Amino acid sequence: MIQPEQSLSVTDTASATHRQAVLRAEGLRVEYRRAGHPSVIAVDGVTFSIEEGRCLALVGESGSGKSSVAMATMGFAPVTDGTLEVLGHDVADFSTRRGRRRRTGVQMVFQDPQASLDPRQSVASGLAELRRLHAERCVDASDEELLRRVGLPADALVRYPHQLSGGQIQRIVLARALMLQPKLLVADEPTSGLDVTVQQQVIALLRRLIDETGVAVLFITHNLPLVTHIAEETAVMASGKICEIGPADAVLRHPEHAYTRTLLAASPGQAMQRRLAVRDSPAKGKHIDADDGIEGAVR
Ligand SMILES: Nc1ncnc2c1ncn2[C@@H]1O[C@H](COP(=O)(O)OP(=O)(O)OP(=O)(O)O)[C@@H](O)[C@H]1O
Repeated sequence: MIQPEQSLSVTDTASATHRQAVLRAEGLRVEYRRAGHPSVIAVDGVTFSIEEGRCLALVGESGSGKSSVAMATMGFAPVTDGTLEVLGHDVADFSTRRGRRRRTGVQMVFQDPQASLDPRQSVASGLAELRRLHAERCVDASDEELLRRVGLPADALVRYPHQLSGGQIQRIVLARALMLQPKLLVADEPTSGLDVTVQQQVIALLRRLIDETGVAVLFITHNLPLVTHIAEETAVMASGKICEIGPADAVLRHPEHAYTRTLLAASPGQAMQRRLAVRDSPAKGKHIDADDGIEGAVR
């Protein structure tokens, strides 16, 4: 496992020479300053990178700074020190006219997908509007083909958001993001409002899209058991810093940092997995591995 102060590149040594770093943070600091209020250092000296076709999961308790990393990556939170680059371009430039075009290469999927869709627009008219606004970036695929890629039938095109389930809406949000051929997808708790089965389906879809399109994903979650099913790498955040980073499997199975162990112990999914492992122990003739808590649909 990689210690934070050592190499933090989220990479696989065998493929490192072939993959391009899409997101690179080095010594990143995000500090919110407001006149008359004490400033809040939400992110403090964070270093990681994500290469094309790879997913980094950012985990940590509430308030540890995960969303601030996400917002900074979109150019929406103040980077007050360090480097934050998307494909070699400083995200600070996203607010310039030229930078705004680059920002289209970074798409975000939020926890509340309903809020990302206009309730007065059908799926088809929402896609048509995106095509109008970003004609130069849009993928050369029909609306029907886009929906097929996210596992939805063509008749979803005539529906309005209130006529779709949470999982279907999240698929539409992903279709809209894919339409703009992003290099980086920032997914902030994209499955937290969904029931377990739908969560698994959305995770499986996201993983397939990473493999098919080569998009890099920054995946933020409280749900630790989901991590090994989507991410190659995991970074654990505590009080604005990364306390542990490494291959997802290694961090979750053999955490080195006490904070990671506490986080794992507090995770409901982990507790359930431990119960399953005891109930179906080898002594009873069936062994359930530690990461069998999420079944086939995700793999
Ligand atoms: N716009 C803001 N202005 C001032 N402080 C902020 C702002 N956004 C976040 N913070 C503070 O920054 C710290 C980190 O918040 P952040 O939302 O990044 O954490 P998080 O790990 O994503 O939490 P959660 O999992 O609950 O979303 C918190 O103390 C929060 O109150």
